[in-house]
Amino acid sequence: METELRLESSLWVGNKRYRAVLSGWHFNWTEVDKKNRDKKTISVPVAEVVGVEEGRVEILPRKSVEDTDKDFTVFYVKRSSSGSSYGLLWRLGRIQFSCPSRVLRDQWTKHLRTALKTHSPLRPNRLLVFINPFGGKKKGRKIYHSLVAPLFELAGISSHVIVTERANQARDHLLKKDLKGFDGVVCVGGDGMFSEILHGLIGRTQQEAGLSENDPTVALQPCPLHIGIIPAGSTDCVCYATVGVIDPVTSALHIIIGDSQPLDVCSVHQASALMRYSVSLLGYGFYGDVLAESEKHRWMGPLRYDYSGTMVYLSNRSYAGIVQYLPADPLLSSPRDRTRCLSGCSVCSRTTERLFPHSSVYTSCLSFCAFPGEWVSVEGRFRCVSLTCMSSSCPKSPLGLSPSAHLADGTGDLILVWDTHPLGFLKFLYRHTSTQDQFDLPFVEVHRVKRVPAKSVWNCDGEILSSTEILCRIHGQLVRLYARGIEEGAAVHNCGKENDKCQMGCTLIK
Ligand SMILES: CCCCCCCCCCCCC/C=C/[C@@H](O)[C@H](COP(=O)(O)O)NC(=O)CCCCCCCCCCCCCCC
Ligand SMILES: Nc1ncnc2c1ncn2[C@@H]1O[C@H](COP(=O)(O)OP(=O)(O)O)[C@@H](O)[C@H]1O
Ligand SMILES: [Ca+2]
Repeated sequence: METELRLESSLWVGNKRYRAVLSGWHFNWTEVDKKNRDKKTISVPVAEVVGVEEGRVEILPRKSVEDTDKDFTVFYVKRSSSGSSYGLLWRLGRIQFSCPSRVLRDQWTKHLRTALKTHSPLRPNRLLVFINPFGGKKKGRKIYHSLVAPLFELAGISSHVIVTERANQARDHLLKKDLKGFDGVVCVGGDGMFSEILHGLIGRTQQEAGLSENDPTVALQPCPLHIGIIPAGSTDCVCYATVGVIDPVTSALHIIIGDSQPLDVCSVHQASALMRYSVSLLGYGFYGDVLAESEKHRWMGPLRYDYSGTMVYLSNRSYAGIVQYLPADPLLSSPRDRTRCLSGCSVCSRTTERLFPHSSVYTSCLSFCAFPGEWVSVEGRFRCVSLTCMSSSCPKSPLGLSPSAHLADGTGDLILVWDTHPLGFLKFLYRHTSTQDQFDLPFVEVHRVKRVPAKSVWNCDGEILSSTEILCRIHGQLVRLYARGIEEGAAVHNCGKENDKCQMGCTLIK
């Protein structure tokens, strides 16, 4: 048993007296008035303390330390709701305490630092950072150096920064170079840059484990290094869907405190050879065409997707194809159950328990439901076929392609949109921008799946372009991000309890 760290004393903040308590998982301070009555308490989970410094420390506009021997400064995570997104913004909170003696000051700093180590064991010491200087609005370098680097420095994290000079440089570095001593890899860029990191890390891990990525039947080895994403791209869907907001400071703070969010990854094979890994959108038909079209208009920046989306929509194409899928166990969850995967999600926790039965903190052992399942086959003309391992929410679509998909449940959602009239398809697209259910349309189907092969003859305006046959397999929790899933401000829970008391993890969609 670890010994319980507890420390309680009177401290001063300016000319006000406080009672500060460090006990178990929390550090809190309460103002005490002249008549010894308690006023408001601020309570911070120890895991969310960013750093503890001797003296009176400022970090903005520049780090400065006034070294007094009775003071200490605590930096911690402070939340505020973000206007437009569903998640919460994190900011750096700071409080400067004065102690009656130096001995007490040293006791506080020592106890707080020990508590930090115990309660957040995944905090990184050393990070490998890749910046794509051309992602999104081309602000990657500025975002990193002005907003993120000062926070890493404050937290005592050392980082090795590489500004990429070409596409795939980050991937190749991760595949070949020495990664000893690094606790995680940080990606400053968009989903394309994240994908490079993903390919590099998964590839490297399989190389070292002697596993073949080309074999779709092999259970791949999970990556030991965590991935942090500092959003600086165009869609930033992986960041949005795992943190809930697109905000470099929030993401930097998740990295610093060593949050951990496992993520499902889909491997896409052609004639069994690995083509790519995917976590957000694997799309044929409409989304495939939008992506291909948008590459021609990169100079437009993030706007290229709206432009290309409109052009492709106006071209009004549909595609003949055959899609087969292996359904996931419908008793565990369904893509239309109107729940959302939020921080602490119970569906994902049960999957962790099933995939890694010995490493989990959960004591009740849920037996693995070996759902044999049977392949289902559909054939016809589709507007689009999409497979996503997570909700794929992004600022354009705050609930995402599949609002009830889970980040780490080992399944993906297959969305089939049958050929329909142009206005019907527009309605389907438009519903992504609101809370209206895009699956509640007669020409749309959604299935929670484990594997998908698609034998599709891609048909463009009646002409056959090429023939592709692919096989997809979802690998549960193959990588881990420095994130914790979406924390929601105020929401209605399945269990009827308030946010912080909910035991279920999932929330009903508002
Ligand atoms: C009518 C309004 C329709 C809005 C439809 C919004 C659907 C949005 C779904 C977004 C899913 C995003 C999945 C993430 C994909 C990213 O991995 C990937 C790479 O991101 P990166 O550039 O940051 O590296 N991004 C993408 O593939 C972008 C897909 C974006 C699709 C946008 C489609 C816009 C469609 C506009 C149609 C307008 C029709 C107007 C008719 C008059
Ligand atoms: N230095 C570079 N020059 C050109 N392309 C790069 C460079 N670094 C990374 N890339 C590539 O740029 C693509 C887009 O990057 P990303 O950061 O996702 O931005 P966006 O979200 O705007 O697409 C990625 O596929 C990545 O491989
Ligand atoms: Ca999933």
